[in-house]
Amino acid sequence: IDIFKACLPNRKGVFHLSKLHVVSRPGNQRRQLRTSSRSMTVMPAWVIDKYGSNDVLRFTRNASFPTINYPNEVIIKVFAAGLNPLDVGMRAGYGSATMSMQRDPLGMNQSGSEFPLILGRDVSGVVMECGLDVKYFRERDEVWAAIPPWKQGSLAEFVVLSANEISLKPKSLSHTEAAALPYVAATAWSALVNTGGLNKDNCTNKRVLILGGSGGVGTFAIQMLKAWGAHVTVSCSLNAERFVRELGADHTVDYTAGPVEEPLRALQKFDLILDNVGGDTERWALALLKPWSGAKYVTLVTPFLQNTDRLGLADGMMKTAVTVGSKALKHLMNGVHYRWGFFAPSGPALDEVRDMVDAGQIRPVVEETFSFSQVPAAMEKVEKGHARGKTVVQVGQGGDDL
Ligand SMILES: NC(=O)C1=CN([C@@H]2O[C@H](COP(=O)(O)OP(=O)(O)OC[C@H]3O[C@@H](n4cnc5c(N)ncnc54)[C@H](OP(=O)(O)O)[C@@H]3O)[C@@H](O)[C@H]2O)C=CC1
Repeated sequence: IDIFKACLPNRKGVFHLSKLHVVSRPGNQRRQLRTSSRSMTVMPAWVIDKYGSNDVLRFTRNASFPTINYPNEVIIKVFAAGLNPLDVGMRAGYGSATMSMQRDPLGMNQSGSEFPLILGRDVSGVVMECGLDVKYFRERDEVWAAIPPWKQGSLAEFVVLSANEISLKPKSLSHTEAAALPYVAATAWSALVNTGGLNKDNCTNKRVLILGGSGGVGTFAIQMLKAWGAHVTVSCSLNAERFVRELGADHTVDYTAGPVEEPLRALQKFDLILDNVGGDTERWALALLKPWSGAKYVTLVTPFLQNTDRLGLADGMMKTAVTVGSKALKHLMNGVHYRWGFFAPSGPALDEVRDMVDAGQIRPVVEETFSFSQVPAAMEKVEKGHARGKTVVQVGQGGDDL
C-alpha cells in the first residue's frame, strides 16, 4: 500500500518510486527558517467535527501538524487562504462520499472518519519543508496553490501538498491577493483549456459567453480570455455590469431583467460557453452555439457529487456516466459539444497564470478580507452569495501584507 501511495507523479507527471515516509530533509537547510516546523506537533486551525451549518466551525490550537508522508510533498506555512462556494458545500457534507474515497481509497483509516476536517481551498504562503524528491522548490520559496478537496485545507497555520500542485507565487501580488486566484484559476483553466480546447494561440476573435461572470471563476475567466484575444460576452446582474466591463468583458447581459436567453439569442452565435450558473441554462444555452463548427458548452455545475452522495460511489458514478453520455450524444446530433468541467489541481497551470499576472494581464479581485479570528464571518459572507470576486482570510503572520 505504501509503495502504491509513493508512486505519485512528480511535477513533470513522471511516476517515481522513492523513499517512503520522509519526514525531514537534514542537509537542506541552506537558510534558517524563522519558525521550524520540525519540532511542532500541533497548530492553530479552524476545523469541523461534523457536517452542518456555520456553527460547526471550531477554532483549535491543537490541530494535528501536517507531516510529509511522501517524498514529493512540501509543508507550506499559510499566510492567506481563499474561500470558495465549495467550502460552504463541504461544511454541509457536499461531496463527502467521493472525498472520503479519495482520502482513503483502500479504507486504511482506522478511525473511519474524515474529521476533524479543515476547509479552505486556496493558499498563498511559504515553503517550510520539502520531501526528498522535491526538485523545483526549496524552503522559503513563496508559493500559491489550489488545494484538492480531499486534502486538509488552508484554514490552518500549515498545510501539506504535493509539489506538482504548487507554483511560485506571482511576485507582483501580496499573499492576500495571491490567495484569491488559485482555485478559480485552476478551475477555469481545466474548463476552458483542458475541456474547452482554448489556449493563448487559438482564441483570437473566438466568441465566448460566460454565464455568471461576476463571481470568482467568472472574474478570472474574463481576464484570461481577454488576454488571449477572445471576444467575451458575460451574463450578470445589472449592478455587476460595470464591474465585469472593467475586467475586460466586451458585452454584458443583465439576467435580472427577464429571461436572459432572449437578449442572448439576438447576438451572433458563440464558439464556447462557460456555464457557472447551471439550473435551467442547459435548456436554452446550447442553441446559442455555432453548430457543426466544433463549438462547446462547458458547465461547471454538475450533479456528479450529489449523485455519489445520494447513491453511493459505484451507483453515483454509473448514473453520472449515463447522464453525461446521453446528453453529449443528444447535443452532438445537433452539431455542438456538451461537456462537464471540473476543478483540477495543477502547479504547471498556475505557473502560466503567474506569468500572466506578473505581466499585468490578470489581476486578483479581492472583494473582502477577513482576519483568522473571523473565519465564521468569512464563510457566512461566501454563503450569502452575490460574490463580486473573492473572499480571503489572512491566516499567518509574516506575510508581506500582514
Ligand atoms: N465543477 C467544479 O469542479 C467547480 C464548480 N464550481 C461551481 O461554479 C459556480 C461558480 O463558482 P464561483 O465563481 O466560484 O461562484 P461565486 O459564488 O464566486 O460566483 C457566482 C456568481 O454568479 C452570479 N450569479 C448568480 N446567479 C446568476 C445567474 N442566474 N446569471 C448570472 N450570474 C449569476 C452571482 O452574483 P449575483 O447573484 O449577484 O448575480 C455571483 O457573482 C458555482 O456553482 C460553483 O459551485 C466552481 C469551481 C469548481
